[in-house]
Amino acid sequence: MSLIQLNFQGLRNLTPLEMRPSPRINIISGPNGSGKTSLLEGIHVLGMGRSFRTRQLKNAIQAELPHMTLYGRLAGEPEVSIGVRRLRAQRELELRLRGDKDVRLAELVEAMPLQLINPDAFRLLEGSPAGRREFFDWGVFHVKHDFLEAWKRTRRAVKHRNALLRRGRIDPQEMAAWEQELALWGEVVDRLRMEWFSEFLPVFEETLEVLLPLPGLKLGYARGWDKQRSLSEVLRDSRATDQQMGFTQQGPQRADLRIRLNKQPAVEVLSRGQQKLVVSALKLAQGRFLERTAQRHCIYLIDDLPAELDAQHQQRFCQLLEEMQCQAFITSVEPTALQRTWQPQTAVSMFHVKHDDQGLGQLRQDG
Ligand SMILES: Nc1ncnc2c1ncn2[C@@H]1O[C@H](COP(=O)(O)OP(=O)(O)OP(=O)(O)O)[C@@H](O)[C@H]1O
Repeated sequence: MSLIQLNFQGLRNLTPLEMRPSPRINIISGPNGSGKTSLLEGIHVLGMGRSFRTRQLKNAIQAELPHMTLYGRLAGEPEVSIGVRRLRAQRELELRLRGDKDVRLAELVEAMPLQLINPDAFRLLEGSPAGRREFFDWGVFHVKHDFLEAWKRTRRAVKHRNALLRRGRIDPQEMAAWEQELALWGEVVDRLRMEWFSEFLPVFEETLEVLLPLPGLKLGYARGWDKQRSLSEVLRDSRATDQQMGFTQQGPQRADLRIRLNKQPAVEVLSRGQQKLVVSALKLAQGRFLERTAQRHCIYLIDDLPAELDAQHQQRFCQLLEEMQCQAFITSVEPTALQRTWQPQTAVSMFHVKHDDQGLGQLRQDG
């Protein structure tokens, strides 16, 4: 899985660009504010239908322009084309996959598995469980084909149950129906997550061992409700307190990943650089796991790799990327450190973004 062509128009400060990336390593350098992260953002929008920088994709449309249009072509037999267009005057994204306009976001995500590692990566450890759920659900979604349906039904049942809890008087029959739906699909979601987790864990441990050996680090999956009890019992018994709180306090919508170092929350004992390496190990392990179980390669977007990593850890990180034989887009203000890291057989393409005379960012391939 690799991008062989990218065409972006109207994205942030970038002038219209066409890029022919290497199927392996692409290094994008340039001064601050030139548009390196914007380029990664464009690829992220193509593969995920959303930005990692803003909830309002409108903000990514170049000032004064009416829309942004992103296009990518993935290698394969047959090749896969992906198009995303966002008009300033319209909320919805226009999506195209293999020329087809009738596309759901999940199809886009499935077509182009992406992982992002950026200077905010440590937030996966520090931030709310929602980010960690998104992280592991990405993995489950890509390898367990019945997950999406079960997840959607669960989410719908939680929404309806919460709406009923907030009503003054609850219709017991209606509540029982949504609880039954939630218990049924929530257990499926949990089973698939647990299966995924038990297979993913050794891949993560193997990856962490290479990147940053931390024998005391333990990764655990918390399902979101009492382990000993069925979800239907838990929902029934917590109805009164849920009603007081106005939401469903237990269930798969509260699942989390527990990351501990010698029994303490890892985020409270690890340095920033170590946190970035643990998160990198989690994200690289997702790609390795996907490759082993589904024979699919993940594309990596790595923003500002040198930030917070010393030379030795940068080197280990790059070696892992090479072994995985995946495509990566790596940005750095200063490209020289990354230039020396690669094996001669790895196809490395160097790009440079610089300000043109109107202050816009122009992408050029070096050499
Ligand atoms: N909608 C927009 N229209 C035009 N320019 C924009 C828009 N949004 C952001 N910019 C500008 O785009 C530039 C590119 O920012 P970007 O974060 O991509 O740069 P960068 O090369 O990654 O910088 P750094 O090395 O500092 O991280 C910034 O100067 C920013 O002010």
